[in-house]
Amino acid sequence: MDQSKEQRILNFVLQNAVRGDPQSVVDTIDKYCSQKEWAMNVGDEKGLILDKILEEAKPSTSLELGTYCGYSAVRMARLLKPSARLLTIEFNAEFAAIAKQIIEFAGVQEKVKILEGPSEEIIPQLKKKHEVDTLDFVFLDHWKERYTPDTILLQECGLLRKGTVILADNIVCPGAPEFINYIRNNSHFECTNYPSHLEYMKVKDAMEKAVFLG
Ligand SMILES: Nc1ncc2ncn(CCCCCNC(=O)c3cc(-c4ccc(F)cc4)cc(O)c3O)c2n1
Ligand SMILES: [Mg+2]
Repeated sequence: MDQSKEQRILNFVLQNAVRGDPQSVVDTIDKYCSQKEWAMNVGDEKGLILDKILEEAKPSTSLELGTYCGYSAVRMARLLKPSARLLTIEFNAEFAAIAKQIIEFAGVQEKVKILEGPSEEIIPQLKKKHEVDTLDFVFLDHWKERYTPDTILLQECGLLRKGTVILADNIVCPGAPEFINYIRNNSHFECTNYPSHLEYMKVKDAMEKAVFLG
């Protein structure tokens, strides 16, 4: 059975990145996906926006929806303080297995926990099963039609607190128009748009930051 693209990305990381060096893992994935095969990692350009917003937030507890190969999980974990934790939800078992190996190779496995399953099932389990109090930072990068229902679900589950930062990828491409309409017209959120480009392409994209006001 021939390999998947995600398996090829993993192999390229294992053969070219430096074990225990998250920056080298990030750079190696960006190199593969810009020169060999496109893949839906947040990438280097939007990754710098993610870095800046994450560093400003200094989160203790972060949640990512849509792990994929673990690129953004490694990217975020490399900036977290030692005691901080990142929970990342992925429902594709093959992707979760690839991400686990990439996260371990990068040496950030102590800070990152991969939760396998659909976000709508796992979010309601975060408090009791995963000992989460409230979230300081949320990165939305899963199904674009789930951005709004999952933001509402996070609120209903009491997982947002005054100042929680939500950052959403792909506002322009593939687009999340329903989420933008919802979040910008919701007085409980303060929104900021960050124009950028689709990972590894000249196509326009953007990220949206929404701070929960309580
Ligand atoms: N509910 C739930 N819970 C948990 C989950 N875990 C995974 N999923 C499903 C997520 C499936 C992947 C989501 N990501 C994207 O679709 C995506 C696409 C593009 C893109 C593609 C083609 C183009 F031509 C242009 C742009 C670029 C991006 O940066 C993207 O992030 C879940 N769902
Ligand atoms: Mg994305």
